[in-house]
Amino acid sequence: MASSSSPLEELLAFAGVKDGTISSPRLALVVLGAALAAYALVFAVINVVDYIRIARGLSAIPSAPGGVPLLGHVIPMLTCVSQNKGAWDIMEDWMDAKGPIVKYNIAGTQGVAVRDPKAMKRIFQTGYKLYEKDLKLSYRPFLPILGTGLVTSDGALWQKQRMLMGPALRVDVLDDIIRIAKKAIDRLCEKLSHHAGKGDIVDIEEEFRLLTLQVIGEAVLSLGPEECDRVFPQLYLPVMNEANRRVLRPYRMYLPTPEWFRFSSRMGQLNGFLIDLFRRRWQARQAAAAAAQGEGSSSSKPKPADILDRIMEAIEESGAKWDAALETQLCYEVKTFLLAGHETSAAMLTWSTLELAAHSQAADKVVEEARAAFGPRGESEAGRRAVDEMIYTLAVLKEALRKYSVVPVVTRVLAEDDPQGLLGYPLPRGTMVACHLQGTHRLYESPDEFRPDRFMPGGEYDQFDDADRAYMFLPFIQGPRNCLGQHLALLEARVVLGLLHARFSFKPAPSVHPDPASLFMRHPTVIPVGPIRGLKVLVEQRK
Ligand code: HEM
Repeated sequence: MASSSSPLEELLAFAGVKDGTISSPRLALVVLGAALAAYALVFAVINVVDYIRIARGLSAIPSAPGGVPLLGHVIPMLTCVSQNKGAWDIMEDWMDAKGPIVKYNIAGTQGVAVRDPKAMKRIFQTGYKLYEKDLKLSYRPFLPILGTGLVTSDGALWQKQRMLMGPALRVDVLDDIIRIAKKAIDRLCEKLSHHAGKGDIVDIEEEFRLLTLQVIGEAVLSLGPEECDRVFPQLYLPVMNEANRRVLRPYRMYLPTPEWFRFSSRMGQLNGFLIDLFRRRWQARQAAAAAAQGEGSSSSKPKPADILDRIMEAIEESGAKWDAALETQLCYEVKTFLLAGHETSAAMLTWSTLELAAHSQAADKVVEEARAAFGPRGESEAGRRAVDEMIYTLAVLKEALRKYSVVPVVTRVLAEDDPQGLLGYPLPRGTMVACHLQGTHRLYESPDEFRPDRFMPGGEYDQFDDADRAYMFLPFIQGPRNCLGQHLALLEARVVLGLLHARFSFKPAPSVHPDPASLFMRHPTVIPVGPIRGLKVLVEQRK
C-alpha cells in the first residue's frame, strides 16, 4: 500500500528536515525557491493593483480601436510594418477615428496618444516636470550611448547639465557653424562635380549623413573631416545601428551574441577615444592658464575653438572638480550631441532635396537666396545676417520638417497624478503619453501638400491662434526641454541646402526609383524618419 503524505511533508522530506533537525543543503534550495516565488507573487500583485489603478484613471478616455484582451494593441503595432506604416501612423489612424486623445494598451503598458496643441502645451510647458522622459521603453536601447546625458536625464541633474551645456550651443558658436557648414558643403560639391552630367547615381542621403556628422564633429570637437570619416564609421555608426535594431528587437540588449560583444567593445573604444581627447584638451587648458598666470599676462582669454572648449570654460567657471564622474558625464553629453545632431539634420536635408527636385520654382527661390548670400557660384563667405535673410530656404526646411515629421512621436511618462490632465481628462501616475508631433503637423490645410509659403511671413502658420501657434509646429518640441541644437541645425541646413542647389540640380535616379510615388513614402521603423528607399539621385551642374 502506497503511503499517503501531504505536499508539505513531501517538501520537508525533500529539504531533509526530519524530527525538527535540518540535515540537508536542499533546505537552502527550498528557501531560495520560496523567496523567489514570494517575490514574484508580490511583484505580480503590485503590478495588477497598479494596472487597475491606471485603467480606472483612464476609463473616461476613448479607447483606440483594434485592442484585444491581455495583448491590447500589440497586434496592430506589430502588423503595421507589413503595410509600410509606422507605429506612429497607426496612432494617427486611432486619433482620426476617435478624436484628439485616445488611450491604448500595449501588452499591459497603458498610455494615451495626443496631438492637440493645448495638450502639447501642458506636456511640454506648464506641466513639464510631471511629464518625465520614458527611459524604460523608448529610450532604453539608447541608454548605453546617451546614459545620463541631456536627452535622457530628468530633474536636478538635467537642470544642472542644461545650464552648463545650453550657452555652449547658442550665441557665437552659431557664427562658426556657417563657416564649418560651408567648408563641408564645398567638399561635398567638389565630390559631386566629378559625377555631374555623367549619369552616375549618387546616394545623397548617405552623403548628408556623412556631411552632418563632419559638421557636428568639427563644431563639437574640432575633428577634421578625415578624422570624422575614420572614427565615426568604425565606432559610432555601428553602435548606433545596433541601438536602432534593439528598438524593434529588445531581446538583443540581453542576449550575449557576437553583435552584443562587438557593440560593447565599440562602446568601450568610442568612450576611450573621447575621454582621451577630453583629458588632453583639459590638460592643455590648465597648462595654458598656468603659463599665462606665471607670465602675469592680463590678456583676455582666447576665443573658444569649439563647443567642447565652451563647455570646459563653463566647467572651470563653475569650480567643478575634474574627475572620473565628470569625464563620464561629458562623454554622455558629447555622444548625445553626435546622436541628436546628425541623423535628424540629414533626414531634414534629404526630404528638402527630394521636394525641391519636384518643385522647380521653390528650388529657384532657394538658389536665388543662396547666391545673394554667398555670391553667384557660392564663392564668398557669408555672415550671420546674410544667412538669416534666407527666409524662403528656412521655410522650405520647416515645411519638410512639418510634412515628414522626422521625429514623429516623443514619449513621456507621468511621474505623479496630473489632476489637470490633458484636454479635460485627469491622468494617473504611470500613464505613458505619446506626444504625437506628426499628428499635430497634419492639422494644417492639405497636409500632404508641400507648401513652404505656410512658413513665410503672414502664411498659414502666422494665422494660427496666438495661444496655440507655438504648439502647432513641434519638430524640436517646445518648452524648457526643447531641442538645444535647433538653431544650429537650421543654420547649418540653410547653408548646405542653399549652396548645394546654387551649384547643382538633382533628379531621383529612375533606375533606382522606378515608382515616383514610392519616393515620398516614409520609412516605417527608423527614427529619424527618412524616405523608405533612401534617395539616390542624378546630378547636373546648375546654370
Ligand atoms: C533637424 C534637426 C533636429 C531635430 C528634428 C531635433 C529634434 C529634437 C527633439 C524632438 C527633441 C526632444 C526629444 C524629447 O524630448 O524626447 C530634441 C532634443 C534635443 N536635441 Fe535635437 N533635433 C535636431 C538637431 C539637433 C542638433 C543639431 C543638436 C546638437 C548639436 C541637438 C541636440 C539636442 C539636445 C541636447 C536635446 C535634449 C534637450 C533637453 O532635453 O534638454 N538636436 N531634439
